[in-house]
Amino acid sequence: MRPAITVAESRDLDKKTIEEIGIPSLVLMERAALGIYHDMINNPDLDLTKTLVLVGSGNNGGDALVVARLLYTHDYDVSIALVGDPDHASEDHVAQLKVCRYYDIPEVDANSDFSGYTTIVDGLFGSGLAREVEGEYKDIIDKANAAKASIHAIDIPSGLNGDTGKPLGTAIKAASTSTIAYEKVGMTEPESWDYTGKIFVDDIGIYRGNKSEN
Ligand SMILES: NC(=O)C1=CN([C@@H]2O[C@H](COP(=O)(O)OP(=O)(O)OC[C@H]3O[C@@H](n4cnc5c(N)ncnc54)[C@H](O)[C@@H]3O)[C@@H](O)[C@H]2O)[C@@H](O)CC1
Ligand SMILES: [K+]
Repeated sequence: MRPAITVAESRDLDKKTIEEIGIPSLVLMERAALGIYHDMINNPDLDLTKTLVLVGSGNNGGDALVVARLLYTHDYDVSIALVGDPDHASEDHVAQLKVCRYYDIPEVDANSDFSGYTTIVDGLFGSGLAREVEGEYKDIIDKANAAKASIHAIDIPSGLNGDTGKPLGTAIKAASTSTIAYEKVGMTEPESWDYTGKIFVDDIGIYRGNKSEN
């Protein structure tokens, strides 16, 4: 059986790795994004001619900003769309946005037309999804799903409950998902595969026990 963890376990393991073991959160974020970037560029099913990166205000959005920066510094055509209240952005998100702005990575309005993109990266919500998706977020998720672009999700398709594998209101329908450290238990439910698409698991230095046990 594939090893999988609950959303709460995922948050606890992140916290333990950062606060107790001492790997800085920005190091974990960089490793996560490097894994996701490599999953994307080596995936023949993704056309990276023109990529839009959807960025939420938490650390899932922080991962997305690093993916955007890696694509940009490797000469891919990439734009960022920030979603949500910048005043509530996480510390690591703020740090990564500053780096993206140093490079002048193009930013577009999330309410703009998504029809010109070949790939959309979903960095709206990860393990921090706390309630039903509504309003602006719902509209953006539905618009991304309706676009012709293939979607690559970061950690878990936004809107999908990682424990049940069911959408909370609405959820991204990804062609592929790079999940961080371990699959989330909901992603082992066959009904979630309509949302996750092909799953990649990226090791970023977070282990739930002795590494040799996993
Ligand atoms: N430093 C870390 O702890 C690491 C975190 N990682 C990434 O960080 C993610 C978790 O980040 P966060 O805990 O910041 O959470 P998220 O980025 O998943 O989302 C948090 C934000 O979304 C808001 N939110 C939740 N549900 C909502 C809803 N239905 N409608 C509107 N807003 C809603 C929350 O209030 C919060 O502002 C992981 O999925 C992973 O992608 C990775 O970078 C690995 C290391
Ligand atoms: K996501």
